[in-house]
Amino acid sequence: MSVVAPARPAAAAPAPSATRPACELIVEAVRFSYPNKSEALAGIDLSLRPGILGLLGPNGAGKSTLMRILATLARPTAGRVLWNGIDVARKPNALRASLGYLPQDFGVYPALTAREFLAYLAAVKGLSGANARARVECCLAEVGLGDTADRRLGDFSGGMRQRVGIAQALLNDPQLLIVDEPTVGLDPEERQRFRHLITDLAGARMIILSTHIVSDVEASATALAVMDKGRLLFDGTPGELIARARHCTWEWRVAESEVAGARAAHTISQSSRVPGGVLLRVISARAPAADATPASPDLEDAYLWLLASRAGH
Ligand SMILES: Nc1ncnc2c1ncn2[C@@H]1O[C@H](COP(=O)(O)OP(=O)(O)OP(=O)(O)O)[C@@H](O)[C@H]1O
Repeated sequence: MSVVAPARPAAAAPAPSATRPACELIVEAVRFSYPNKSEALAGIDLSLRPGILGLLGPNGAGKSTLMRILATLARPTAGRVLWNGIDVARKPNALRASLGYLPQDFGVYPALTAREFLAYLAAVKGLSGANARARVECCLAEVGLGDTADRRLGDFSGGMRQRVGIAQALLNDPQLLIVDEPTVGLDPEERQRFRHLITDLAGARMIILSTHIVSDVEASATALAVMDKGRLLFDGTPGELIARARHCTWEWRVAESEVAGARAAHTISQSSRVPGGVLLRVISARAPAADATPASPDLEDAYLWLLASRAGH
């Protein structure tokens, strides 16, 4: 596994601040094509302020491509990104000095301890001396690894390694924290712990968390953007997305032998065994059957409804 070198800030990172200036990230008509001509982003507009943005979308939606552009690792083919009014393509250092990034393929040196690894990355980021040591200790504590900091990373669980990934992203006390698919491969308990950590870190920061798992952002996101095939399908609050899916969620009890047919004919968000059959949650503009009853949508239902509407179901 390789270590992804974080973007080096223009100058030494700022001292941690209790009060931060307001920050704003604007994404304007951003398009991106890979050299093989595949268009990964087909015109994205977003306006972000402090809080947690949940960036949802199925595999291949373009989330990682957008994250890499926001992390200044790729330039848009067209359109622009403005950080506090400054065009990031022209002056990337303004954003880099305020940026923490946990990429999807974050790797660690297994032979190093967490403390050694963070000290190494602090040096890569331009921190030195007492400031670097203080930031390493502060970040270890922030992610709950203070007691295990002298254990080798090779002995860490997946969840602990992801927390090291967050710690390295926090070294320069960033205003913008970008976290790409952080819960892939984590067990349910680690996943839950990681979600709490992200919530705790928000404060005055701007956090962008990309995922294809709705429950990763359900409890924490203050804003939600849903992407599919390089386009933005939704930009608003979780509550607004749920409201859009009102009247489109149904509970329908079927016999076990009917489940396969129901799945083929409808979008099913959940199923559970109940006495005498299986209770399905069906996402549909119309009742799937006369005996189906309306249900209140949750975020998972609303997300599936959005993707299904897009597909013309
Ligand atoms: N290096 C690359 N070269 C060519 N095409 C690419 C490359 N990386 C991604 N793509 C394509 O760009 C599109 C968007 O991919 P991207 O990885 O940004 O999506 P994603 O939403 O992050 O999905 P995933 O969760 O699977 O990573 C996909 O069609 C993908 O195949």
